Order: sequence, then C-alpha cells, then structure tokens
Amino acid sequence: MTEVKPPPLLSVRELCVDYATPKGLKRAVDRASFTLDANEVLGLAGESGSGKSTVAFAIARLHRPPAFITGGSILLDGTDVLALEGEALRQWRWRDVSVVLQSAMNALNPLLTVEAQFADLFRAHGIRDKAEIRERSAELMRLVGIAPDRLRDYPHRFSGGMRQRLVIAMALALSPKLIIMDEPTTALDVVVQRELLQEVSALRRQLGFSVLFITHDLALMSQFCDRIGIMLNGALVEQGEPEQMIDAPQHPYTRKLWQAIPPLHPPRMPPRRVLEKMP
Ligand SMILES: Nc1ncnc2c1ncn2[C@@H]1O[C@H](COP(=O)(O)OP(=O)(O)OP(=O)(O)O)[C@@H](O)[C@H]1O
Repeated sequence: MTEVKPPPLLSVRELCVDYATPKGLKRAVDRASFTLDANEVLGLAGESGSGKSTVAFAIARLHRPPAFITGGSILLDGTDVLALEGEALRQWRWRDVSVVLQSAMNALNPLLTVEAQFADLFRAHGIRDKAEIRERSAELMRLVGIAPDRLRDYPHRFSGGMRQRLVIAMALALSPKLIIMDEPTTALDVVVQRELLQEVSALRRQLGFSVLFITHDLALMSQFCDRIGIMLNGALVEQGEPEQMIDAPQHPYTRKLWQAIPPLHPPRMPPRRVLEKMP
C-alpha cells in the first residue's frame, strides 16, 4: 500500500506583498510559493532586501502599512490566514503561530517581571487560573533551561542568550504549530547561537512544531534546516535540501551565495542530523 502524505502544515501560494512608497507601489515579495510540513524546518536565505522578513511578517499577519498583501493565499493547518480578522486573528497569533525576532529586548517589556509577562500572555488567551499560570510558566522556564525561580526577575537581569531563551519560552507558551524565527540569534555570539539552535532543534523534536527560519548565515542555516528556500528580489528562486543545494545548486544566484561564504566558515558543514548528535 502506498503511504498517503498528509497535507503540508503551511501552504503559501503566489504571495505578493507591495510597499506603498511616494513613487508608487514597490513589490517586495513576488509570487512566492512554498510549503512547510509539520515538524519541519524551512530556512529562507537571500541578501538583505530580498524579501525574507516581509514574507515572515505576512505569514504571521504582522505586516503594517505601507506593506500590503496584494495577492496569493496562505493556509496554515487549514485556516485561511488572510481571511482572519479582529478577535479571531488575535487568538490565532501565539496559539497557532508565534514569532521570535532578533532583538529579545524589544520583545520583552523591561518594566515587567518575566512572570508578569507570561501571565499577561496566558490571560490574553483565556487562561486565568493563577495556579495553572504559575505551573505553566515554571514548565516553560524549565523547557528553555532557566531555573523557574528566576520568573520574578526583570529582563535586564538576564544575559542576551537567556533573554532570547525567554522569548522562545513565550513563543512556545500556547504550543503553536509554527514558530517563525527571523534572525533569532544574530545578536548573540557564535557559541551561544549554536547552543540556542541545538536547543530549539531538541524542543522541536520533543514538542513537534515547525519552524520558518530566516538568517543571513547560510552555514548556520544549512545546519539547522531540513529545506532551504533562496530569495532574490522578492522571488523564491530555488528550494531544496541543504546537501542538494550545496552539492548541486541550480540557480546562478544560489551558487554565488555559497561561494560568498568565507573559507573559515566552509559550506560543507555537518548536516543537521550530525549537528544534533554533537555535544
Ligand atoms: N517600510 C518600507 N517601505 C518601503 N519599502 C520597504 C519597507 N520595508 C521594506 N521595504 C523593502 O522591501 C524589500 C524587502 O525587504 P525585507 O526587509 O523583507 O528584506 P529582507 O530580505 O528581510 O532583508 P534583511 O535581511 O535586511 O532583513 C526591500 O527592497 C526593502 O527595501
């Protein structure tokens, strides 16, 4: 009997996003189409300005004017994302999709303890029982490797890597199916970057969410992702598995991107399967 493949978790079809500028509409995402399976990590690579963040923001419905979605469709686990409005959209965010951005300090409120920020998030999604909130917050801290007794601390008491862990804990709070990570480790040093991504890999295996991962760092991306999509001028010009993209890139721009990796940071990094077993 042939195995029936389940439908993808995320399906983006012919997505177009334009920015309204004084000179007229500027196309930032040009008919981008891709899918992401449950429990899969898809990376988006490409030079600055190629449209990666615009895609990510559009999928989470976080884009704001002057950005407008002008075409295409986004389906996440059967939900027509572009049709969501008001309270349904508010509930959908965090529950179905959450976003981790580069600057943890911007995502955390410096005036509130971590505990208060977890509580706000839970209350906004209908979880009001104090004991339950306390228990779930402690569990999230443990998941990201921070002692729960630090819930009472303010964000400035944590290192950069720990703050990014807190943001990841918040992103996991309502067990979303998809976590979008836009340059999540760029502000951190390389050792902390690797540690954090290994931890995200382990959490993903444990909890089963999918990740859309955006970074400038192609070597890091090839270690962390199951598949990579290459963006150029708003279009997705090539998609494939990291090994295939390294060994036989199809698009001239993909070849150029790999060649641009400095020799000290060789493209032939161990693939993710090897990385996950490393200490
Ligand atoms: N507010 C804006 N108004 C007009 N154009 C914008 C605006 N924000 C982004 N753009 C344009 O949209 C295009 C895509 O930008 P985007 O930030 O999505 O690219 P990116 O690949 O994520 O870049 P980076 O890696 O630098 O974050 C770029 O040409 C950018 O100049």
